[in-house]
Amino acid sequence: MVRHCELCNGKRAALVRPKNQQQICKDCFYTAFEEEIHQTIVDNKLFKRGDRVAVAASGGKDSTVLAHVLTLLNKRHDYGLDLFLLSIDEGIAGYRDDSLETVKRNETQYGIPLEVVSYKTLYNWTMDEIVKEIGLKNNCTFCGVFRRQALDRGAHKMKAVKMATGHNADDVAETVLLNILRGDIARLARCTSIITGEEGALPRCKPFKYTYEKEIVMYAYFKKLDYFSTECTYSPNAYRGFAREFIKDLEAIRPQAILDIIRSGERFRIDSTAKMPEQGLCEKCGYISSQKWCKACVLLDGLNRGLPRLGITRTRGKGSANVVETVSNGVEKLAVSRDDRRPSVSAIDF
Ligand SMILES: Nc1ncnc2c1ncn2[C@@H]1O[C@H](COP(=O)(O)OP(=O)(O)OP(=O)(O)O)[C@@H](O)[C@H]1O
Repeated sequence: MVRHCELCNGKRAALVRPKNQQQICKDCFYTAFEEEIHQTIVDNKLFKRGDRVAVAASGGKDSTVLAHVLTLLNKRHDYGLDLFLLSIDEGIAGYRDDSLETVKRNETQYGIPLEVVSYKTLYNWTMDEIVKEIGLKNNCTFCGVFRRQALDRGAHKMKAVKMATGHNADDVAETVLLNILRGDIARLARCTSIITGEEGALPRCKPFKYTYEKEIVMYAYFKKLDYFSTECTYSPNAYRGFAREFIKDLEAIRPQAILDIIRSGERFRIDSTAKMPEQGLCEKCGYISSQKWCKACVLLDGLNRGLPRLGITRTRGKGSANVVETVSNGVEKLAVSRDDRRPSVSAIDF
């Protein structure tokens, strides 16, 4: 028996919508997908007319669909946005160089300019060089911290007033869970915000905050978008991977679970007596930081001194003046080296 689309009742149903199990045709899926994102943008006032917006583009499925949908909605609803693609080249041979080729093609396909900023230029280290120093275990910490700052620096350089990233509902739910598992109250408080960084750094927004990863993949597939699907060559963050698998398992039983975790995260009320980090500026590079030195400077200093583990070590050592101990300020666990009291935290953030 031919099933008709539950929305238009005319065309043949071509897919089951992962979010709500509706059987619908491709055209109704495209419309629902795009207009839900439009609604998220409007309801949350993500952009203002005339905003110059950096679309953080890795060449992967999420940011490719983001670039496609933002370009389309900007025209369809006349947002009046000045969009451009911003890519960070982490220096990972056989991975990022290939995905950057995809972004270069997207530049032509979507007709918006591309700016590429590299770790090598900013930090004088590529991820390939960092992995040679640190090994495969903690490299994601370096990459995440450096990328976050590199995106900000690239966006500032290009005079953007906002950045949009491809973080989706699965990513947000996963981060809520991780911050609970780590007891990271400060990050738990802000990880569900659809716009972050308004207090100093460049505001970042997540137009896909309520968009399911499965739907993004489906959209990219049916629309035949040009994206890069290979996983990073270096070892994935195992703890995050576990949370990801857990969420996928929950979704398989009850798709609504993803949105429910996000809503739970949104509704947490943080005890007003809990000590929160105070925002200031890094004494070394001037970048926004809640500590004396920003995380990127702490990590970079360790690399440049031939002590790459300095900024990521969390366990108490013995004896030497440079030993690292773990202390707690009640909010985040800080690894502080005894000689210079420079803290570092591991990032569970966007
Ligand atoms: N190298 C990069 N250059 C620019 N933006 C990036 C880069 N890496 C990640 N991002 C931004 O951060 C978002 C989340 O990145 P993450 O590494 O979690 O990848 P992802 O969920 O696989 O996303 P994507 O499919 O877009 O790669 C991306 O959607 C993109 O907006």
